[in-house]
Amino acid sequence: MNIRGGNITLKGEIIAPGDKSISHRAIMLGAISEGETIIHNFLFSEDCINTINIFEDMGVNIKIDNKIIKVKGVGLNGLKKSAKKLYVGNSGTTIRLVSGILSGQKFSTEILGDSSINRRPMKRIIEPLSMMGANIKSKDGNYPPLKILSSNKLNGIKYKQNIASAQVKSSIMFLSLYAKGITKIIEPYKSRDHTERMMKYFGVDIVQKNNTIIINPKIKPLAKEVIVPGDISSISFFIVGALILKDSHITIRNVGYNITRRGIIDVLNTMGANIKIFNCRNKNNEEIVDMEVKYSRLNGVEIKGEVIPRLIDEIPIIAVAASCAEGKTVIKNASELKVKESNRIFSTVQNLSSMGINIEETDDGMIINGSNKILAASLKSYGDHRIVMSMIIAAFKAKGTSNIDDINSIETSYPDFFKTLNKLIDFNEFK
Ligand SMILES: O=C(O)C1=C[C@@H](OP(=O)(O)O)[C@@H](O)[C@H](O)C1
Ligand SMILES: C=C(OP(=O)(O)O)C(=O)O
Repeated sequence: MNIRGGNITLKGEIIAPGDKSISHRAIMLGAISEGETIIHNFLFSEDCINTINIFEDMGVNIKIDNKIIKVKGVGLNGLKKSAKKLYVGNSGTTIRLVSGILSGQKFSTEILGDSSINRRPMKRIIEPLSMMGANIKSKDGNYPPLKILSSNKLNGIKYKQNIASAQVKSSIMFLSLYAKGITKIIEPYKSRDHTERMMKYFGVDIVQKNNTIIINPKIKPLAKEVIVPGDISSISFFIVGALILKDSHITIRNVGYNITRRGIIDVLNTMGANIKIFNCRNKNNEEIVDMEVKYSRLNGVEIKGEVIPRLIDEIPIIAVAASCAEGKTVIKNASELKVKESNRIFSTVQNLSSMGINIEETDDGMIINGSNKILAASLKSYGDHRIVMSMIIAAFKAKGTSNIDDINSIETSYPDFFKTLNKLIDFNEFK
């Protein structure tokens, strides 16, 4: 795709699409609950559709009527062995969380995904799930496909995670519902806590205190009505776009504002962003807000430590903001980015340096020397949706015509990206 940048202003009002993490969890928890779970504002992206397919393959009745999903929960022990292997596509969240559920079943399953999934580490879930009694075979002890064999003795554990990963935490939490006794999980830093909030909402006995989660499996999850908040990760492309593109002024409605997800707003505020938050409300244990974002002069910043898991998926687009800021931005403690859909440190640095930005890859992050000069370039997708959308915004800022080799991966998390963009500009004018 070609993009003619350099003269673009974003103006208007948009609505955030349903949150990907919460959409996955609503299907998973709905499937193993007692009763019918109704889901509004579900994200119909490739990743979340794969989660639906997997539970249908295991005999769960999932009806979609006018974009509202009805999941007929089968209870903890009502899933059936699938006739075929379970396919997660590109979704790390699906394979890791569903593995927790599958480890609790009385049947064996094989679960696999696309070539990118086959490069993503699974030892991080295999280790704690095995400590609980699960029996999982993998390629080289770390990679999919995973064979999850039935196990008849599952126990709760006390587990101290060495990485702050919501996927690892949630995988353990799902299996804890099948285990005997209490499970206690301690995180180094707090990662997104949607599983905790949703399980609590579904009635599970779960206590969250600082970075510790304690689950007592004695109360089974009961079906609920879930209204999925908007995805702050998806909307972050438009937030940064409005901040760096001259004279922009946008309003975004229905943005999920869970504290474990809004690290990007904290960082952008420190950089000097003009972002106004209003209409704060709460739906099924999750905060939702509206926001107004205006073109701003940004300054460089240091990003490290506890905020990293709270903005992990936003680092490529934050790097675009930092490229247009004044001064130096240093991003540390972000080596998790190396094991996402692409090595996001490498793919971000490669693309932005081809745009003339003075940017350097480090062991666990990057150093960006911001400048007002960002040049049109030939950009690579690396098959990674977050990289593609970040680079589209960078190309808007650059004078001249940039090219992005492949935009298909956008379907993974934000199928309506261009539709939403067209509410802010007439994109045809700039293609
Ligand atoms: O639990 C989730 O829904 C997610 C957790 C994060 O992954 P990690 O747990 O691997 O950090 C994040 O990068 C991913 O996009 C979604
Ligand atoms: C890393 C991501 O997702 P997943 O781990 O589910 O593939 C993402 O959406 O940026």
